[in-house]
Amino acid sequence: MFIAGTDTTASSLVWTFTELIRKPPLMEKVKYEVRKVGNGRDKIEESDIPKLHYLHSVIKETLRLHPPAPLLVPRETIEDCVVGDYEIPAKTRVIINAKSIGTDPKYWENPHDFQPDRFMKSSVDFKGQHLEFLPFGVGRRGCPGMSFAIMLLQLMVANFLYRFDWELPEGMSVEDVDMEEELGITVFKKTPLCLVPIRVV
Ligand code: HEM
Repeated sequence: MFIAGTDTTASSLVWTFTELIRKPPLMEKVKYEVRKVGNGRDKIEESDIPKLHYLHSVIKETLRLHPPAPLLVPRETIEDCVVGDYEIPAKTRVIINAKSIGTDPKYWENPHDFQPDRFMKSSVDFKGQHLEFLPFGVGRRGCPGMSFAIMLLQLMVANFLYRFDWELPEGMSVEDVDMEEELGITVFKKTPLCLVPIRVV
């Protein structure tokens, strides 16, 4: 429960900022939205989250490209079945590659590009109705922490963007940001992301 709940959320937070720092116009766009909704108050509250549509798309796009548990939890078939062209006997261990599905060009235009806008004009969500997007899995073994994780991620990212501007350390450019992944129970960014916070008064 601790690993399922903490590493996944921490990894998603890091990948969100990794993607945003590499795309300054998108960082500006989400920052603008957050600051407009915050409107000078102390912090972004839970009640503000439903108004942050672009932020929601940013989080979804991060989870599409960097699902922290890309192979979900293994399943075992309880009876013979057919999936597409494959006959799968009972008691077969089945692994679902959610990352591969989330970047399949059959379902996604420019699948490897970070384009949160794709979710602004689409109803595709992670709740299990759209099988092309499964960062939280699906069915009775789907992630029970989904709603909590999404709220937590949105609140963290929103408040980090509300109170700080973020820059790369001096001498480092966007091209230097390493995107290599470290495989484990959860997929993390291999090299730590180092950003400089600049407090907004
Ligand atoms: C961004 C954050 C998170 C992501 C992307 C995520 C993703 C997942 C995925 C893909 C699974 C496997 C689902 C399947 O195979 O269908 C899972 C299982 C699970 N998650 Fe999460 N998770 C996140 C956060 C959390 C949080 C915050 C909690 C708890 C507070 C949590 C608790 C669990 C538990 C207990 C399971 C195992 C469920 C089972 O095997 O029946 N997760 N999660």
